[in-house]
Amino acid sequence: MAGNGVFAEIIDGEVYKYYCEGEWRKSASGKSVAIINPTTRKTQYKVQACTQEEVNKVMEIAKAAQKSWAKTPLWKRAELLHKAAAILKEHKAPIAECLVKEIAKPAKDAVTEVVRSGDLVSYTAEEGVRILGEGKFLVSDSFPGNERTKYCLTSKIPLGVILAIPPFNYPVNLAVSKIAPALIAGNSLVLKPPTQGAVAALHMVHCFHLAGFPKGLISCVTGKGSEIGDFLTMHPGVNCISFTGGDTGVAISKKAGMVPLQMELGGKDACIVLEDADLDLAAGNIVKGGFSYSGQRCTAVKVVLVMESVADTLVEKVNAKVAKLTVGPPEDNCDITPVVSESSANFIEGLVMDAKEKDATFCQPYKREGNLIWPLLLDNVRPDMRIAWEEPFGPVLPVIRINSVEEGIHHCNASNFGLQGCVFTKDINKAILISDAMETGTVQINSAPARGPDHFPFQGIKDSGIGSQGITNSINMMTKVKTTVINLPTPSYTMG
Ligand SMILES: NC(=O)C1=CN([C@@H]2O[C@H](COP(=O)(O)OP(=O)(O)OC[C@H]3O[C@@H](n4cnc5c(N)ncnc54)[C@H](OP(=O)(O)O)[C@@H]3O)[C@@H](O)[C@H]2O)C=CC1
Ligand SMILES: O=C(O)[C@H](O)COP(=O)(O)O
Repeated sequence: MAGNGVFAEIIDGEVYKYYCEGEWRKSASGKSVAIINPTTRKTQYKVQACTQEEVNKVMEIAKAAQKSWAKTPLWKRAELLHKAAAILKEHKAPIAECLVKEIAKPAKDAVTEVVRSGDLVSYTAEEGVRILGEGKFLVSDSFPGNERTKYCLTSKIPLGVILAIPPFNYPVNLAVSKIAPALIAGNSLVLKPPTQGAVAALHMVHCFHLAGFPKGLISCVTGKGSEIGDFLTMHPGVNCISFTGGDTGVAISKKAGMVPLQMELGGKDACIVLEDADLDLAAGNIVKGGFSYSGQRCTAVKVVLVMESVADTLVEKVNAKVAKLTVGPPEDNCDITPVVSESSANFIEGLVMDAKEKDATFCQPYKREGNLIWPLLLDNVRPDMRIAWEEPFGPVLPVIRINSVEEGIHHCNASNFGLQGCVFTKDINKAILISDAMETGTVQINSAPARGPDHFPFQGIKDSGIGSQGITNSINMMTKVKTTVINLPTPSYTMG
């Protein structure tokens, strides 16, 4: 159970502690932040409201710990990560329980998130050993005017202290996707978990603690992003920020200093369905892509752009599948569970009411109880409706009928976002042309958008992000190239 057994030391009374210098501590603030269960709408857990002094301390310790970690052999770093991955998977049940209570993730998906996270950590350890274990060797005479008097050796060195800020919807997986690459590359790591999801993240951090990582190498400070976020992201001790979340990321990128940024932000992933598409396949993917975890995925299908000639059939098939979705508490493994907060539910409702005023076709009646919103397909959505452009992050999916492929691409590219997109057609040539024309980081052909598998490159363009994620890209992003040049007194040619 959460907060019990090996996890007993991470909680004091009813407030979870924060993690600093290899210890679980209470904040000197004496204050806590409540985590509201989205289903009961009552306080489920409490975490420490860390102070600026505590952030300063964590940064100071992270800097010192990184220096000796960088001298730890790569194979040993990998060994510890494998150990952490195994411990994480061993304790999947209590961590999944937190995900159910804090973010209303359906029980089976919560377990999947933890197992997937363990696999990500192991894969990162293996990939790190491979890509960090080799560098480049250059000779000077390949550049005009030079003799072979210089040998250049390149290797990848750590950046220092990495600040990781994940979002509520994958508080474990999107935390380890930052922690594991940072550590294998020889960096130290400061984690600021999302408030909803913080307790799952603290349990995950304890798994790294149990694995025996050096003191201070990993820290976890809790508190509201709106209160300690700016202090963290503008802290002079930070050498790199890896952030996943919404518009906050845009604000951070304007305030952060001269440090590398990895930003994975919002999306409005479009699903283009052509006349020749397998409509059953498309409908299945639209429902899975649009409604899994109640639409609270950055890679959820967030707008369907379907050719008018097949729109009636597609909408009918999608509706038949929507009717089968179960709605209720995450403990019962329902498909649709309460959205993360009341303010999120209110925001989604605002988009729905706007669409209603502007005469969208409601394929189901709009229904809400507390934070629970029943799945809703909105047909005949037009560009003057907010839902055509904004990201609901909830179980509401707009359908826009189009008369040409160009119209679909135009809509997709007019968005401020550019995360992923997908196209359904049996014509691979058309699919490639559409993929090339869509201004998004990834295009899926005949499948819904997805970040996973976690070693695939994952990136957004425009307001959807900076840089690229995915295991290999994250390791590279959290390193710098260092070169050493050997200067010879006379040119030296092999076999010369
Ligand atoms: N492209 C991608 O890979 C993904 C993108 N997302 C996007 O994330 C959004 C939903 O997640 P959500 O958690 O609500 O996103 P937010 O941007 O609200 O929060 C993300 C993280 O930032 C923290 N934070 C809040 N304010 C600040 C601040 N001023 N400085 C630093 N950190 C701060 C939050 O902490 P706290 O919780 O305490 O406020 C949380 O840990 C959606 O827009 C979604 O599309 C989600 C997943 C993946
Ligand atoms: O935050 C998200 O929405 C995740 O990145 C989605 O991951 P998935 O597409 O692999 O489920």
